[in-house]
Amino acid sequence: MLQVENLSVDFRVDSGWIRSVDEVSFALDAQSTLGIVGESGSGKSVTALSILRLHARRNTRMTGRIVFDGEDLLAMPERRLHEMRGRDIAMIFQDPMHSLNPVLTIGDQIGETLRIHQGLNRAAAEKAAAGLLDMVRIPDAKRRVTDFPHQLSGGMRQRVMIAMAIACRPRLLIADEPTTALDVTVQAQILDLLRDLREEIGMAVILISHDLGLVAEFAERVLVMYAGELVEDAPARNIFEAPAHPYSEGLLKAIPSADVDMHRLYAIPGRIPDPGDRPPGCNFAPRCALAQPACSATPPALDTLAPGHRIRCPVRLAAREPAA
Ligand SMILES: Nc1ncnc2c1ncn2[C@@H]1O[C@H](COP(=O)(O)OP(=O)(O)OP(=O)(O)O)[C@@H](O)[C@H]1O
Repeated sequence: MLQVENLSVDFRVDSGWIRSVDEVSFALDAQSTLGIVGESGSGKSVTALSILRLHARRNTRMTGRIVFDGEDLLAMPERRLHEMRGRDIAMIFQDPMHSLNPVLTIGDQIGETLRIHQGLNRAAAEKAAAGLLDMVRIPDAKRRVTDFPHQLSGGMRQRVMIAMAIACRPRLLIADEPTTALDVTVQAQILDLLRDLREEIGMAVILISHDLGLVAEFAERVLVMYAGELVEDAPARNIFEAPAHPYSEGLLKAIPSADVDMHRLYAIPGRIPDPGDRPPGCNFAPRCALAQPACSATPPALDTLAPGHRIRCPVRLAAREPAA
């Protein structure tokens, strides 16, 4: 359903252009789940925003192709893409308070989406809004449609955002850190809800998070990004049980668990390089325990480790089992 081919995104900054996302390619089947994980600054959000072409046009250069149902979203006229946003592809973000209008009731806000995309009149839109609140399991939905955003908890506000996102039954929902601002119990409830809605609506979901544990539990396939590049693309089970890229290994080790002393949590040493200050060879080499001299000399390519499993690490690729 979605094919991202060699997507690169450059932003104009004071010193010139910087590359934020570098030649990223991946594919997503209809009704499937994909997770994108990486530390802050790895390029996850920029990749996701590119799918809906939500970057400010004046300061952004995008190359490659993003093919959705056979059409290249990057080449499509703005008007056509505008129709597709929210209807075919919807997105939710980390902070629902900033995405909701504080002076409109939640019923009005959900209703507006329905009026725009489905041409419903006010009464029909209000009725449908209550139905959607029900669908995202907001108790007492009929009464809640007249609430303003500040009358709801953070978790409930995120449910409202999800209700707006699914109003037109999109084929793809992109959720960018949808639970980061919520406490752990509410996080789990929201992910459960996304899982159920995916089945009910039959949509595909891309979940973006810095939390590998969360992403690997939710998604069938996981992309690990580092410094604007894809460094591993594998079924979630592989990433969780036997990650192949040293960076993915580090992310996995850094997941807090109940039996680990919080004062001795593992953190990958060093920090992610800024886009304008990347090393000449492998971006991860300065932080990598496996790095060899060649790693700092030549940028490694993303290559197949096993069927359906790609990594960008020549050291690990060299150690792979020879094909039978
Ligand atoms: N509009 C912009 N102009 C210039 N640089 C940008 C812009 N948007 C993002 N960047 C840079 O691109 C890189 C990738 O950012 P991105 O937001 O995709 O990271 P991320 O992995 O989603 O991290 P986070 O979880 O913090 O959002 C960062 O170095 C960021 O500073």
